[in-house]
Amino acid sequence: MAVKLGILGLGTVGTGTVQLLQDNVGRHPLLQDIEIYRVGVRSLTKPRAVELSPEVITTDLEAIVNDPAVDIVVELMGGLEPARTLILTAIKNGKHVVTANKAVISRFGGEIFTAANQAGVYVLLEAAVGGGIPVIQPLKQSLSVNRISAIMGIVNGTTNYILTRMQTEGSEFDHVLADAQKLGYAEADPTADVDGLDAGDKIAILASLGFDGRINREDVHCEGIRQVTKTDIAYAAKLGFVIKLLGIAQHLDEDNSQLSVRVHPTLVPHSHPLASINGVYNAILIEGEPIGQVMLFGPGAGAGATASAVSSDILNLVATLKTNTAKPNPLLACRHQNYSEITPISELVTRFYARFLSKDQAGVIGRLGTCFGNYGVSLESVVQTGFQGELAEIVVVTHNVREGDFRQALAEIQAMESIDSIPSVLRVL
Ligand SMILES: NC(=O)c1ccc[n+]([C@@H]2O[C@H](COP(=O)([O-])OP(=O)(O)OC[C@H]3O[C@@H](n4cnc5c(N)ncnc54)[C@H](OP(=O)(O)O)[C@@H]3O)[C@@H](O)[C@H]2O)c1
Ligand SMILES: N[C@@H](CCO)C(=O)O
Ligand code: NA
Repeated sequence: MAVKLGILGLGTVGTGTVQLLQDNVGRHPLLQDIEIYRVGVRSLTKPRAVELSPEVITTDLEAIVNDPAVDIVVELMGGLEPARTLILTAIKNGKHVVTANKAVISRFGGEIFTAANQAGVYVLLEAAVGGGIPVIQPLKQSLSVNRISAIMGIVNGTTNYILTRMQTEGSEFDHVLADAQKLGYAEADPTADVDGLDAGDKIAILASLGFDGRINREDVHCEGIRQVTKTDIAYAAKLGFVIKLLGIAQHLDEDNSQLSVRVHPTLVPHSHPLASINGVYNAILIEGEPIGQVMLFGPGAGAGATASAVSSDILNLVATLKTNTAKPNPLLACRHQNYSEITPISELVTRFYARFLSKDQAGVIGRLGTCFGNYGVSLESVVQTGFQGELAEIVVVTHNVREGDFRQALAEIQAMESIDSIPSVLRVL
């Protein structure tokens, strides 16, 4: 008998998924054992790019998750509610779930996976991070024997597109954002993407898989790219870096007692594998023992790519249902019970880039150096290249320093009579 899907949402990803499942020739033969049984939408009158018989489409999403005939609920509607409640109801009713919803999983994953484990069902989420790039299953299965020390990636295509264009065109953020919105690369409300919140959801999910514990989403420090200027991109380039919005989860110490999970624009050395990832593409670099470095690269969004990830999860569940094993598969289930402790950003040890505008007076660079020295901040390079009007522009790159110490030094520098302002402070990989 065919496995019956109840799909919630027929937007970009829902449509791509239905198209892939309907066009199943030449793909894995198990796809032929799937029936698109119900599809839930908000509007019945909206034109659709796929053909589905009228009894399949409904606006009653609760009926789908409560229908005993549905085997797998595929949540592709997005948002927190009613997605969370519908997922929990499906689980309570003994249905497996596939979701692309990083927002709901990063905030309510604890509740959802606890319920799934109790009900003996699986919640799979390959599409939630890196779109079409397989990264969830690799972390859960193929790489899971490794001791992971770092996961870092470009996990938001919109911001990577904007930063890439700012870099190649020498344009400012606002101009590129407006154009990206016109071209459909950025949403009308770009907040989740440009403020780093979408990347925060994604790195929280990756951190929980790589570092073996649940992550409280509120503990993830998130900075976006609104404050990145063409001036900083140009200075970074001269110093040998590109600026990328990175999600980073890493152990900070040898004994693995400190875990940092964060999102921020970062100066990435030109030689680093993530430096060459441009445009809307995503890439995730995973470091582990004994494997070393693995980088996963590909399309982080889009109907077809994301449908590939959603359908691979569906296929996994179809295989599970067909083999009919009563015992849960520990490689598919969530194994975390506890929350990981996240080290506050003030304890991060990293290099920094900072740009200062100062009055063109004798001894300013000396005073900067002395103040940094007082806080244990050692400088890797100091350049004074340009002027902005009457003000001299000074750019420094530090060696590794505790963020809290660096910020204290900056506060003291900001108060100096000769310093006009500190327009940018960015972390360096
Ligand atoms: N777009 C991507 O490339 C991409 C990539 C990776 C992950 N994702 C994730 O995939 C999910 C879906 O994204 P999307 O881009 O496909 O969104 P979308 O185009 O806005 O589609 C959302 C769909 O859900 C339906 N829907 C939303 N709220 C509903 C409600 N309250 N009741 C009934 N139907 C409702 C909408 O119905 P109507 O059609 O009737 O309006 C629409 O069909 C999100 O979690 C997103 O983060 C997207
Ligand atoms: N808004 C996301 C795509 C969906 O995950 C991005 O720009 O990467
Ligand atoms: Na993925």
